[in-house]
Amino acid sequence: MQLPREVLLGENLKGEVVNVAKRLSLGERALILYGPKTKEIAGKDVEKNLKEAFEVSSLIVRDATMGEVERTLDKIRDENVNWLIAVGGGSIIDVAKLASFKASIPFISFPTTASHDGIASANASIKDLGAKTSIKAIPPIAVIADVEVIKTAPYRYLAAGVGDIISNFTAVKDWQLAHRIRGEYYSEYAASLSLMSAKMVIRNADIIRLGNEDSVRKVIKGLISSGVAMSIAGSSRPASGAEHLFSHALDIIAPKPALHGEQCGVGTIIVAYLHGLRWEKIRETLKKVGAPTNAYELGIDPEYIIEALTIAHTIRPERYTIFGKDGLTREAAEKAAKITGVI
Ligand SMILES: NC(=O)C1=CN([C@@H]2O[C@H](COP(=O)(O)OP(=O)(O)OC[C@H]3O[C@@H](n4cnc5c(N)ncnc54)[C@H](OP(=O)(O)O)[C@@H]3O)[C@@H](O)[C@H]2O)C=CC1
Ligand SMILES: O=C(CO)COP(=O)(O)O
Ligand SMILES: [Zn+2]
Repeated sequence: MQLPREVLLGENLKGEVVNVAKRLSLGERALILYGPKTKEIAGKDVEKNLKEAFEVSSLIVRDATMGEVERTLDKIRDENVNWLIAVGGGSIIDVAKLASFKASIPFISFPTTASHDGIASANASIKDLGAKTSIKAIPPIAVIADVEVIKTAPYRYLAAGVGDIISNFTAVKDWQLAHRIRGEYYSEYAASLSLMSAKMVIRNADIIRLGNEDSVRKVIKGLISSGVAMSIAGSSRPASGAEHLFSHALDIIAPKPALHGEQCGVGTIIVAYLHGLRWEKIRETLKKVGAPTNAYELGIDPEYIIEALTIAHTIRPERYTIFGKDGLTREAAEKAAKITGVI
């Protein structure tokens, strides 16, 4: 199991990157990855600080695709880069994660949102030939979570982070099912850590909904623990089950998908119902933090919700979940979505 060597959570950390990179002896030549927005939000400042101590080149990454990973790898080879830093959301961090793994160089994760639990995990979710695949890579050598930066993101992103964490309840249930039915490897320790994060967001929903610095700290800690649980498991199993397959299906078929964590949160309500869990408690927490709990709030037509539920089992057939081998019938999908108030 590999884990980050340093995790910093605090304020004004855009300059601290230099000290971390020096402490960890990462080397002379750095490559900074950011998106068009995150360049302005924090990327430019981090780059400026780094340039005082390192040779730095930069790359704008637009989405988490194999093409973007290849483009990053070309830059790493052309410029003899020693280490990477990703300043952005889950997509940018995943591209850095896979590119640094393929190039055998370290990377630093500098999240600009608290919307996903890929911040510290060792697996990268990359789109290849349509669907998202989960690829084993390396965790960041350091995580630098600057609350000042993350706080600037619209509140919607923080609520999405809650959705991504709460999905651990159903992900662990699916994992246990696969362990019993398919004899799949199961780690009780990873599962417990993952569940701990999910319980924590339920307990702290009132604090989180305030959207202040304390809220950001609570959610970030949950996201990091969830990522560590995935690293311990050696796969995304503790944090990605049927609810994630539902979200990946929506990403393929919905004309305008919502945020990953928002879709996973709604998926968790439905999948908790299918598992016979207390889905009302999941919905209540999501409502409390202001995350979407239905198709209307996701901005997705109910027809796509039903279709996503019926095709989700085809996305990663090797990942056994409550959807089983054959998936939900249209009638079952419609019934589950109606009973839980999603459509
Ligand atoms: N590997 C793993 O373990 C995990 C991976 N994931 C993956 O992460 C991705 C989801 O991440 P998520 O962060 O939700 O989405 P994205 O990384 O796709 O980012 C969504 C948008 O938010 C913008 N953004 C980022 N930071 C800010 C900010 N501070 N203020 C305003 N806008 C901002 C981005 O800007 P810009 O255009 O500049 O990039 C982008 O346009 C999915 O691909 C998912 O599969 C999710 C969980 C776990
Ligand atoms: O999003 C994840 C955990 O929150 C993990 O990603 P995958 O669903 O791509 O495995
Ligand atoms: Zn997720």
